[in-house]
Amino acid sequence: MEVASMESVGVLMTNQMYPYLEDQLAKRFNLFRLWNYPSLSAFSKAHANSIRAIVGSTKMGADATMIDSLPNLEIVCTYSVGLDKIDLPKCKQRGIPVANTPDVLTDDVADLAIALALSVSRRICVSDSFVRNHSWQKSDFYLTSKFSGKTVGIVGLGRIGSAIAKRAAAFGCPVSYHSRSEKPDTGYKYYSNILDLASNSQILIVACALTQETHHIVNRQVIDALGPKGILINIGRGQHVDEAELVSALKEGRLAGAGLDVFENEPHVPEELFSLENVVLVPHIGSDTVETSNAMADLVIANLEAHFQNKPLLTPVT
Ligand SMILES: O=CC(=O)O
Repeated sequence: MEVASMESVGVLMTNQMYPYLEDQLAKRFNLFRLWNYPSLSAFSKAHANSIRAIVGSTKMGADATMIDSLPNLEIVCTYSVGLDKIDLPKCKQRGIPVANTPDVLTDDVADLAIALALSVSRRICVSDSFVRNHSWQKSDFYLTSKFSGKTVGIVGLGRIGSAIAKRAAAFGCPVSYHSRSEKPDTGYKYYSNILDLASNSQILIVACALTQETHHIVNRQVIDALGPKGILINIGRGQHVDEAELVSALKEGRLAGAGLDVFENEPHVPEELFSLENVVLVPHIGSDTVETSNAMADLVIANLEAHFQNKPLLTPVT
């Protein structure tokens, strides 16, 4: 199929994402915006037969109801590396290929993990406020905690976990990890049990995929194993951490600090965290640089074009 003839291909975007991606999709395909309709069923009533592709994101992917309501669906692409908002078994059952945006975002997410570890340890955000609110004119800022050389434990040594490990090692941090199975030749210590990893880490960084097995993988026991001098960094998904337990541990001083890019019920963040100086909160911005967002958008388009030209997908989910 020539590129020009794709203009009639119906593509459904699930929610507002990056305007550049929306513009590019609208130029190439017959783009439908789900957010312009009162509900999925209202949309399906009018256009279900037209849709051959879904473009989802971390906010809304493709669940079983959506997939079932689109009889001519051929492919699901997500503007994310995470697949947790897509019903993968349902896609498999219907023979629908799925593509995501790995690799292009790895550096940004790993950079943010280190930035959060540094920001929590060195109180960058609090000390910035200290300057802005003229407190420096009254006293010096309090002493903080060194990051370089701290033991770093990484949960999930995939693409992003490995990039975090490389960065942490450059800061002189001994790195260990936990994952389902040991990876060959990493040079990092492997723990088959997350509790042992947490007990032996000063900073624990969550970087695994969200699945049924990893939901609340950081629970009260893991938080207590990390202990009152430990720092938790989460650049994975909010649901990896039992957030209520995290909040009480931070309030009770059973954990030294946390740097969080993700939350259980985004965009809602427990307000109890707002007054804590040992916590840094950012709004799920792991891959949100202009460079990476452009690369992710281009990859979504390239996957869609490959599919409709009967070529292999660039980044298929297997
Ligand atoms: O959270 C971001 C992603 O999955 O790409």
